[in-house]
Amino acid sequence: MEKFDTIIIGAGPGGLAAGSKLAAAGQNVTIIENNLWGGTCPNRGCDPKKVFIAAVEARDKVAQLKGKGFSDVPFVNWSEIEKFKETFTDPVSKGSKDGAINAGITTIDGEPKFISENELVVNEATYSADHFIIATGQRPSYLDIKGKENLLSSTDFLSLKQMPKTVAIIGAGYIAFEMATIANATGAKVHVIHHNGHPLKAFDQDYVNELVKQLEQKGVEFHFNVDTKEIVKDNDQFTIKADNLNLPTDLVIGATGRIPNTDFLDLTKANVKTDKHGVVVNSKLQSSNDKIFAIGDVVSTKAPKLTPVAGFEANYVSEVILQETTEDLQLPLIPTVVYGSPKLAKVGAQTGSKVVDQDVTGWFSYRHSNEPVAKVKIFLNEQEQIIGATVLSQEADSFINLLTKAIEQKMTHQDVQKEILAYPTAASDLEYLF
Ligand SMILES: Cc1cc2nc3c(=O)[nH]c(=O)nc-3n(C[C@H](O)[C@H](O)[C@H](O)COP(=O)(O)OP(=O)(O)OC[C@H]3O[C@@H](n4cnc5c(N)ncnc54)[C@H](O)[C@@H]3O)c2cc1C
Ligand SMILES: NC(=O)c1ccc[n+]([C@@H]2O[C@H](COP(=O)([O-])OP(=O)(O)OC[C@H]3O[C@@H](n4cnc5c(N)ncnc54)[C@H](O)[C@@H]3O)[C@@H](O)[C@H]2O)c1
Repeated sequence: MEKFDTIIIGAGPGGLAAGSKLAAAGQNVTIIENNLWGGTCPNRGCDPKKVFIAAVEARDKVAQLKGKGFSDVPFVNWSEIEKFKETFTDPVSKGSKDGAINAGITTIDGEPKFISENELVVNEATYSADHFIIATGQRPSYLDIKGKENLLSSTDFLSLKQMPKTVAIIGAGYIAFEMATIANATGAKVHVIHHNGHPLKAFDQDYVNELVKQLEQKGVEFHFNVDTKEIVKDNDQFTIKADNLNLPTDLVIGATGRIPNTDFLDLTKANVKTDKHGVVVNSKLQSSNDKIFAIGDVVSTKAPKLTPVAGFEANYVSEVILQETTEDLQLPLIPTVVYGSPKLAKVGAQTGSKVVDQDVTGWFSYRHSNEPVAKVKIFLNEQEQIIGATVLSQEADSFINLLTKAIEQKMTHQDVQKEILAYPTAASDLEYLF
């Protein structure tokens, strides 16, 4: 039986980051992966999605300037972008695995199963370790309805070879809004079907309503309070059936959330407790077996399931294992962005002693490219320091990072006035916003 200092299960952003740090510190590390090395983000998540979003951004800019220098809104060729996307995704798995090998990590492809509190079996070989890190992420969860085998996932969507005429998306979270934005810009008639009236429920509902309105103006049709009961397949066509809907479509994407990859690992044999959100951990990301940690999307905590969070937790757990820290995990502020059209971003507190809500659509930073809408909400505490923000605009992704820094530095209006920021940009407007 081979013994390692640390065995990591899952080679996504979390597992690979932990592996690199532990190996660089001289540990004997192995990573076990059962699918593509690199994990969700670069293979079937953030990165391929952003390649399509680049096309949405380019098309939006031209569409806004129609009659102001441009005469035609360009047709966006899905198949060409999909091929371009493959130039990013195709090399990921080999590159990630080679990177791990070059970092001195032992790499294993297979399906590990725990057989005791410190041993697992993979490819019929038994391995033990002083510590384990579970970094197995999540996978799409599908509605348990009649015809559920007809649902495609975001992974399937991002690998379509052609964009069909009609796309229906069930759910109204991050993935639904982003796929709807992309399918709409690449020529499909898009329907979003949601079981209640609260899309993107963790975001400011005024701004979400504005985002819905903007997408509706681009042709996306939202069906709220529709509880999908069945998906009927007839040759290459599908019909979505609910009490109050009967919708024919060329394909149906299920975007109703993701479930943790905790099954298949025989975690009970390792005395690791799980719930429906993932591995249950303490404030040091230790599971009920204190030698087994969990990081990233597979952890059952309220922390947003995002790539930088997985990376941060990987560094933290590595430090705990290397005895470089005895502190509890302290996650910093976590900005988050829905890559819609426009983008919706938020960071920090969403209430405050003072709330500044500015419609900045007419401000030069947005009007020079004829953006249809731009809004910024800033939340201040009693000392008038910025403690949170929500932004809806095409620049929301970069602007929210600046606001994150402003919150970390507890900046007030006076502090902002002492800065010089490149003009004209969304950032240079900050001093006039509150
Ligand atoms: C469509 C989409 C878009 C996204 N966009 C963004 C974005 O814009 N920004 C952002 O920050 N985040 C985004 N995310 C979320 C981001 O992808 C995840 O937060 C991130 O990948 C989590 O990293 P992880 O290492 O915890 O898990 P993962 O990246 O999921 O990696 C887990 C790895 O474990 C492997 N694995 C699973 N089970 C086993 C097993 N039994 N044995 C061995 N290996 C196993 C998997 O194959 C995978 O390689 C997006 C996600 C999706 C689905
Ligand atoms: N830009 C980003 O950072 C980004 C992008 C995509 C995904 N992600 C990550 O991936 C995670 C998963 O994304 P997601 O969009 O699948 O999940 P989500 O939790 O954001 O949204 C799921 C949606 O499905 C709805 N839903 C649940 N049951 C339903 C039903 N029976 N019928 C109709 N709708 C139903 C929920 O109300 C919710 O609106 C996100 O939470 C996020 O952490 C991040």
